[in-house]
Amino acid sequence: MSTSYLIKNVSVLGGEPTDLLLKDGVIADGADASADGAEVIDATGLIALPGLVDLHTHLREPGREDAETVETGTQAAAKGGYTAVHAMANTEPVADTAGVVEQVWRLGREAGYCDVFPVGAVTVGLQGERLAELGAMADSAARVRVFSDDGKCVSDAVLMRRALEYVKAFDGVVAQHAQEPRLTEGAQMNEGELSGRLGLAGWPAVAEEAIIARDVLLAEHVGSRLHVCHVSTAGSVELIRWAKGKAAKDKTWSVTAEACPHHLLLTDELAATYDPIYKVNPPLRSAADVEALKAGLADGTIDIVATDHAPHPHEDKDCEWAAAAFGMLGLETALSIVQQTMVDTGLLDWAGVAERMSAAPARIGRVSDQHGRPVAVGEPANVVLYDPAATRVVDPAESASLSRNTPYRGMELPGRVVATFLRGTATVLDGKLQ
Ligand SMILES: NC(=O)N[C@@H](CC(=O)O)C(=O)O
Ligand SMILES: [Zn+2]
Ligand SMILES: [Zn+2]
Repeated sequence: MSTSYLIKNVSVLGGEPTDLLLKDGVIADGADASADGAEVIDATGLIALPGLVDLHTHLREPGREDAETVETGTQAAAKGGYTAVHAMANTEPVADTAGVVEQVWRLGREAGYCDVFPVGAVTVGLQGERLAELGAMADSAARVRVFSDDGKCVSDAVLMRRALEYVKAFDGVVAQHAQEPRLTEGAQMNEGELSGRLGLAGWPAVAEEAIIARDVLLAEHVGSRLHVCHVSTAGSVELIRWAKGKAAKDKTWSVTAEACPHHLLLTDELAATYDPIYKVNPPLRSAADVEALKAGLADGTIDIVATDHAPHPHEDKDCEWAAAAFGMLGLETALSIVQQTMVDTGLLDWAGVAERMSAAPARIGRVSDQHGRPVAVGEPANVVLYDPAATRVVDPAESASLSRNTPYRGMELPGRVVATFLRGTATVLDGKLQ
């Protein structure tokens, strides 16, 4: 018989303290007599949120098991409060067939730390030349609904149009890595006065914004669902705000967007260290961009926070800036960064965090039958207990990830994930993996 948990004095989304019983995979009333025999957790001072859902995680398996595996990546996810992650397709081989997505999905089930929903590639081998077998991936056991060439932009407008048309058949969504390739050849950091001074090739805001503008028009033209990955500029927020206004009057198409924790906190000034720990795609931008992203996330223009957890082994990061890989870890620090940038600043309450880190990503990924549901009696017991009053200093050595490329090393961050439950089973208790 599986353990049941009686969680005493917990504040659901910051509300009045109550008791919750997690039993047989679902949430029951804490006053229920069947709580006898349950393991009791004193949750005084803790907040209960729905298990977090990441729409953008790189798990690296198959192919780069030196950087991360499905098992280690989902362990990091559980420690960060996640009960579901969408695993990006830029593996080796690329997740562009039913076979590969089923393999990733199965590895997630076997590991058991959180549900893994594979993202399917839009084009064969992420080459941007031919559409991958989107229908076969959708019909596979992995039931793929999110398609992305993330890491690369689907820059061919005809292919992007076809992909948007194709996914309508199974209510899928195309998640675009918006980067105009010609405008970003050799790009290393945000284009601005600083890139000139540092002698690093610039990645201009317009390279992101031009693709978003085009894709929004394509999504409207064919009547489909577009999702914009890792929005990083103020201009992108403006475009998405405009697009949402248009889409609201129509309903045959939609645009959703994500922001990453690092883009809510860090700025391009950090490139002056020449430390590639701060090298990421899209790059860290200006303080004005950070403010626009936070405002967009607060007012709903940006629907969700996604981590873009991008593990890289030390040999790909401990080198000169231009040679280093793009990307940084994110799963174990996301909730703390959102607390620091959005909650402690008064921009969001905990209900707003639950919407942007759980409910909305589950809806966009079409997994809301199980995930992103309210913390309420009768719902699946996917729950995270979080201590917003705790603080911790980030030590990369403590990460469950196989990689160490966190930009928050040595920083004191607010909050601590105390426990994570996946269908009533503890994956994390007292901050430790189970
Ligand atoms: N974000 C990154 O800098 N890197 C990602 C790719 C991506 O998300 O575009 C990776 O796979 O390493
Ligand atoms: Zn990307
Ligand atoms: Zn990514």
